[in-house]
Amino acid sequence: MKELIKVENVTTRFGDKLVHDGLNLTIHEGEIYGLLGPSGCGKTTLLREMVLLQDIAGGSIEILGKSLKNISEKDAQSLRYRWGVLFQFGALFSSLTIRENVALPLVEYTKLSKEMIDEIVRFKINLVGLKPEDSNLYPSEISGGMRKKAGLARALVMDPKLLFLDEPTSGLDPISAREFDNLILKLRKMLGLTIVMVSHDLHSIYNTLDKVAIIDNKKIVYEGTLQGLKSAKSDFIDAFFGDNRPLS
Ligand SMILES: Nc1ncnc2c1ncn2[C@@H]1O[C@H](COP(=O)(O)OP(=O)(O)OP(=O)(O)O)[C@@H](O)[C@H]1O
Repeated sequence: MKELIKVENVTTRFGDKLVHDGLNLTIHEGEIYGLLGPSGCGKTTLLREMVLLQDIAGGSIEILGKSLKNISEKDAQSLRYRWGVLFQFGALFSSLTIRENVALPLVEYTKLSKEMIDEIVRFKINLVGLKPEDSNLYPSEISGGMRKKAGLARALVMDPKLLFLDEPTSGLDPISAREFDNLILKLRKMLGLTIVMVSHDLHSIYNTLDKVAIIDNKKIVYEGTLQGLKSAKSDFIDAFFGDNRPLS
């Protein structure tokens, strides 16, 4: 399988504080790949580094064959078109309807006609399981689960190859969370996406992930399948998965 993301020896600092001390991981095409680890270990930071929102102090990150180091603005922009991002607090604009929120990247970055944009937005809103009539509502008029779906529709509107999700099921009730897991699996299959996801939700982790990287004490302490976790040794892994480690 093709390597789409390669993180090599990445270090991250905020002032004096060292957050990542030489991370290495590889994400292949078609995978749903999870970043796990204790609170504050730098999962969101690593995701932000992958989408050019945060600089790294050392090492390298390569995405879709492009190194992010010293990347030109033109290359950066062409990469941004090829990934979709749904961050935990990646709020929708409250003054825009769901339809306008989802349409925004197309309005900003393409020269498509209004009719074409309407068509794409309708398709994406349907794809994530929102009803056509929901698209005229404002974010404050819909539930948290619907807002996540709307955010996902916006992340998918440019037909990305890669999707980055930061704790997509947090704040959802268990039924909506399982619905979201199924949606992620469906989208991977339908759209051939590669998905990188930060999660603390054990159900979601078991339902969706093919592979995980576990960050603890500034390093990757495990990278591999959930089945392989059975023999992995780390305090975080013991505490987080306990006796619920998946059977091989
Ligand atoms: N812009 C910033 N300036 C200073 N410190 C930061 C900044 N962003 C993150 N940090 C610090 O880096 C560390 C990692 O933060 P990050 O949000 O990536 O952790 P996380 O693993 O995603 O945590 P959680 O699971 O709680 O969301 C934390 O100690 C945080 O305080």
